[in-house]
Amino acid sequence: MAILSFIENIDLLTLLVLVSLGLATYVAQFYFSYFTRKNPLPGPVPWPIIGVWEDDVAMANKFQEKYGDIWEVWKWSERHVWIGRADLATKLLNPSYSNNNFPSRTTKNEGLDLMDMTSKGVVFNLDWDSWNFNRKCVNRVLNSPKFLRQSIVCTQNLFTEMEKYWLSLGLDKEIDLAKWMSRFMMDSTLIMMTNKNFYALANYYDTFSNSSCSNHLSKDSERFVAGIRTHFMACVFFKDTPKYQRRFFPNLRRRSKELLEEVAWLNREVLKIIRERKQEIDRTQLEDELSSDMLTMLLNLNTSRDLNRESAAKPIIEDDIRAIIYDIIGGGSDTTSNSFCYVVYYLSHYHEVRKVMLKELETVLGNDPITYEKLQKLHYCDAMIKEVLRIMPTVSVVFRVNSKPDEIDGHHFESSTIFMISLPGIHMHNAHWDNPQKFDPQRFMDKNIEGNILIPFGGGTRICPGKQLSMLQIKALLALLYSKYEVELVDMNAPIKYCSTTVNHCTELMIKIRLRSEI
Ligand code: HEM
Repeated sequence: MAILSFIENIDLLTLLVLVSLGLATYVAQFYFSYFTRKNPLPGPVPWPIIGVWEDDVAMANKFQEKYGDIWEVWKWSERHVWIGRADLATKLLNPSYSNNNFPSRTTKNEGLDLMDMTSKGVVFNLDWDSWNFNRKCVNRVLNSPKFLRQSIVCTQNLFTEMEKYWLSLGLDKEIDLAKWMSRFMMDSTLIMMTNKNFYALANYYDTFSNSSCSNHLSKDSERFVAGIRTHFMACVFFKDTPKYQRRFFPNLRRRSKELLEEVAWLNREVLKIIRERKQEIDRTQLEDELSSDMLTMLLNLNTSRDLNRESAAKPIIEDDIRAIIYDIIGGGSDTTSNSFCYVVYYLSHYHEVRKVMLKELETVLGNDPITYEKLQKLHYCDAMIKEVLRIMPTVSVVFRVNSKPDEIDGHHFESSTIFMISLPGIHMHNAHWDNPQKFDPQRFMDKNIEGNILIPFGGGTRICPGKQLSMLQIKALLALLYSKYEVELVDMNAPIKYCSTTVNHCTELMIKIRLRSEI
């Protein structure tokens, strides 16, 4: 009662004094805890509640220069430990399954739980045994020569389709390669995954052309592709937006609801595709060959059709397949399309490198069709792509979380510490590279690179399972584009345009192409 009557009789000035006192106490307590925290590392001093406001991926190089190769950044109330030198990342990139203290890339996350991502699939799966089983299945399919061969055929077919659109728009037109490649890789990944075309390229072409080439195609495909993009946005939103903000800020509450509805719709659509394919497989005779798309291959693993079946292993369940579909589309489409754009950008600026690459394409491929075996012989292309991904890594940070307390470089870390490995930090470190700023593919020719000094695909147990596939796809695209066309940037003086986040998105790459035969 006394408190109530005090509140009723309070005047504005007293209220302001009390609020200010409350805030001052909170801030004093916050900084007291911060400056007396256990096992401190150097790093920018955080603001109360929000932590460090700057985008830490964009700031990583600046922070590394200022604070050294291991530093900490606070986001909201979460501590992120950043690492920018390969030897400090050794434990984090441990290749062992059985003895690994850094098994996952996120802490327990209520937002990702809501999306049903933390116990399914691979990318956000926190259940180590479930991840291990799913990961073995993904590795078996993605690295099988049958699947890789099919992926090259798919790349060739889609390139022919894209070329047809470019020719119809006219070769005098400027092409925004970033936008075309984003649609190209979306189509390519969905076809390789499901053996179904969702016409992202055709729909993009329609935005330029009066003669709608896809008006006979189902609008459902457009909705599906949009749904996939929304799913990725939802992952980022639910992973990074704390629960209380999603509950109490009306706009965030509305956004959560919309995203969850869209994700539920997409889940139903994807499950429909999985079930239809399962029925098709059941209707096919055992001796008849099935298609080499990832969905069919995943559904067949550890069944009576699987010749390499491990005796005790069970088939993979449909909810895990659904999550893997998202993981593969999310992990495989934008990464490869952006990487290809960065390769084209560097080739346009380094004419000597382009000349050596063209020579290699001519010698190894000649006028023959592109094959899996021949693409593996493109050693200079391989070195050149590695050098582009060293200087311009498409993924700029790799995450890890420790399951037990651990020590790195004499610093103690409690369990569930979030570690961020800075790829630009390692790729440009003077301790690992001679003249790191120099673009020089030769540094990878006939040389083994040891330690984790080149990690565009991450490392250890959770290394990217699509590494082989994406290198083959980029080489196939280089062969298809450069053997027929001369490629030029529209503005040679413009710096590369990209938006720096965990994945560096190429926002625009304007090129002009001319037929080599007409030069
Ligand atoms: C140039 C293209 C690509 C780049 C630069 C790239 C890069 C990466 C990186 C840095 C990681 C994190 C690895 C780690 O934590 O150590 C990763 C994970 C992953 N990538 Fe890729 N990737 C590419 C292409 C692909 C493709 C084509 C696919 C699939 C078709 C794919 C599927 C995945 C998956 C599923 C994971 C999660 C693996 C796990 O958690 O076990 N990626 N990728």
